[in-house]
Amino acid sequence: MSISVKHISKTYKKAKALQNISFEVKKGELFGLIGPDGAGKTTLFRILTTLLIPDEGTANVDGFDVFNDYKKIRNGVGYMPGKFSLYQDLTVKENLNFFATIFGTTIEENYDLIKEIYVQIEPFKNRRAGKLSGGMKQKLALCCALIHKPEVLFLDEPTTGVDPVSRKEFWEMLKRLQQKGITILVSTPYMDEAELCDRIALIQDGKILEIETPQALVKKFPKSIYNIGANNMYQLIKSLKSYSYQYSVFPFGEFVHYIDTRENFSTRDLLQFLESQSLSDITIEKTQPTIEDAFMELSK
Ligand SMILES: Nc1ncnc2c1ncn2[C@@H]1O[C@H](COP(=O)(O)OP(=O)(O)OP(=O)(O)O)[C@@H](O)[C@H]1O
Repeated sequence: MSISVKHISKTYKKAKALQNISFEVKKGELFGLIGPDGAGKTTLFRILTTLLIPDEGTANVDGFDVFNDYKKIRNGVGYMPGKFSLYQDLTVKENLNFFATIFGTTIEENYDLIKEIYVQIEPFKNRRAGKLSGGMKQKLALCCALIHKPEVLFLDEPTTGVDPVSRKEFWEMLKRLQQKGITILVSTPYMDEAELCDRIALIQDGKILEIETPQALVKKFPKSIYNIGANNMYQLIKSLKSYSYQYSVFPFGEFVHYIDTRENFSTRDLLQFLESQSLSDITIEKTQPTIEDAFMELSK
């Protein structure tokens, strides 16, 4: 195992940030922690990178204990925190040099690992980090986290606030790093990114709801979901929520994902009901569950 977490709990004054968390990440795996803001993801990253001590439980990274072997972990892992990982007043090159130096290495020594990413930011190597775009900052931060050739890479919400094209490129880079044998633990609030992981842990309010492959998670979704559209989204949601047989209703892009409580659900009854609510252009179609649906169901 590359990462092993056993019964970890952490409380800050009143907030129970993590409650009895256990999971394992295999060597070379791309493992996602998926959950909304405040779920406890950053707290878990801080514990695994030895910056925070848990109240209870134990954790191992690459065979080292987060408490007893903290120095070995600090030398051997790469960490890209959600915020403030770069020195805004230093240039691209200076930031990279800085991280290489504190790990006792040089850019040249490990250039192979970062080359593919670095060439994209090289044209801006004399620009201060604070003046880079979100996507460029993210690439530089990833280079800095990789400069000492870590065995395990921790990425805390690396794509938050980054445009969709850069997000896609970033995930392609992660896949390539994984092929080089690096174990990756990545957190994201974006459910579409969850599909790109080998396995995911859905986390909410400091608890793990489920650990699965993304494919198995949607496959074992136990209920039928309908995609419903109408001329007035607000009225549609309000009406569906007032419908006696509704089990769950939640907005999904320009549609609503709806689950009915009845075994013998007929779309005709629902259509009649919605028409009686002064809605028009109504469409009701059965749809495939997504990871977001699984998350909503598990957190109910
Ligand atoms: N230093 C702190 N002092 C008090 N409460 C904290 C502290 N850090 C986090 N919390 C609380 O612990 C809970 C988990 O926070 P954490 O930052 O780990 O979650 P997260 O999933 O990373 O979310 P975010 O993306 O918002 O950082 C939240 O309720 C948060 O308000």
